[in-house]
Amino acid sequence: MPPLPTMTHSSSFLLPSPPHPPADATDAENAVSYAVVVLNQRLPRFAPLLWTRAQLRVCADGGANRVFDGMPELLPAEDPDEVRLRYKPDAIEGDMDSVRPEVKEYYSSLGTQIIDDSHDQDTTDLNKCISFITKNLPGPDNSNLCILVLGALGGRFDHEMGNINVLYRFSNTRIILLSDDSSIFLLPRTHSHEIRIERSIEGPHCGLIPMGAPSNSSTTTGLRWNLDSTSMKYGGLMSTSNIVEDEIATVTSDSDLIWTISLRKHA
Ligand SMILES: Nc1ncnc2c1ncn2[C@@H]1O[C@H](COP(=O)(O)OP(=O)(O)OP(=O)(O)O)[C@@H](O)[C@H]1O
Ligand SMILES: Cc1ncc(C[n+]2csc(CCO)c2C)c(N)n1
Repeated sequence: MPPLPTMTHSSSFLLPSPPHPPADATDAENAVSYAVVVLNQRLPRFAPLLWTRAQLRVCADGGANRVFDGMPELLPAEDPDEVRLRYKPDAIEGDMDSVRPEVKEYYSSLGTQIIDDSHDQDTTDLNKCISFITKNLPGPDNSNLCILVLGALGGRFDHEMGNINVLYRFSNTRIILLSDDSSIFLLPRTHSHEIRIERSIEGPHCGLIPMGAPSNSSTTTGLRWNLDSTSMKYGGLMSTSNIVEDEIATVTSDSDLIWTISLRKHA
């Protein structure tokens, strides 16, 4: 069997000062671009930073209320009206049963695209947002795109599971679910994975979870409790409460795995 291609992962988008710009043309071509999706949950403290770094900002239905109310709360030293004008979503997408009418009117009058998909009651608002983003990309492919989903964890459990299911439904798109406490993404079995650990903002707690299907063989390096062709399944072993030891963690598996790492509170 030929070796699996390597996929690299980094949370450098959470660093207070962004990483250095790409050094040459090849790097520039490979540079990651970010889209932000805001869900209907308390905004994480780093929401203004990620919003500013993103090329595209989409609110999932009631997520627009969170931007309207929450951005001025996170930036109390500034005039709330100026903050609202500056943090204007490109689109509000969903079934529109949670966004307040005055919030919808406010952003609509500023030019935000409002997409009412209320006819579809079989997919979540987050699912609708990811479809919208992948269909409206300026470039020909989405290999350099990373979608950051704010407020995806730590709320209603059915919503959390729906949000994780989106990682599996769009397994060819890089999507990172974020809350104040954790970051989660999918490691497709088609690749071996190199995860760069940004120690100033994340860790040490981490986990590898075979959410979609059991794994017969997973192997890691860089963790305190590494797996060595180890099997994992619900009811058997699962790598929760692990600790990152090295700057880079590597993972290969015969099954798609969910990677999760804690975010530091005072980064
Ligand atoms: N408590 C929560 N925990 C995690 N994610 C959430 C939570 N609430 C909302 N979300 C996310 O935000 C998106 C938009 O939320 P919103 O409340 O507008 O959805 P909704 O379709 O009205 O949900 P429902 O009708 O099930 O309450 C959801 O699709 C979900 O991804
Ligand atoms: C089997 C099944 N279970 C639940 C729903 C309900 N549902 C799932 S996503 C969604 C939209 C939420 O904005 C709704 C209402 C369904 N359609 N089918």
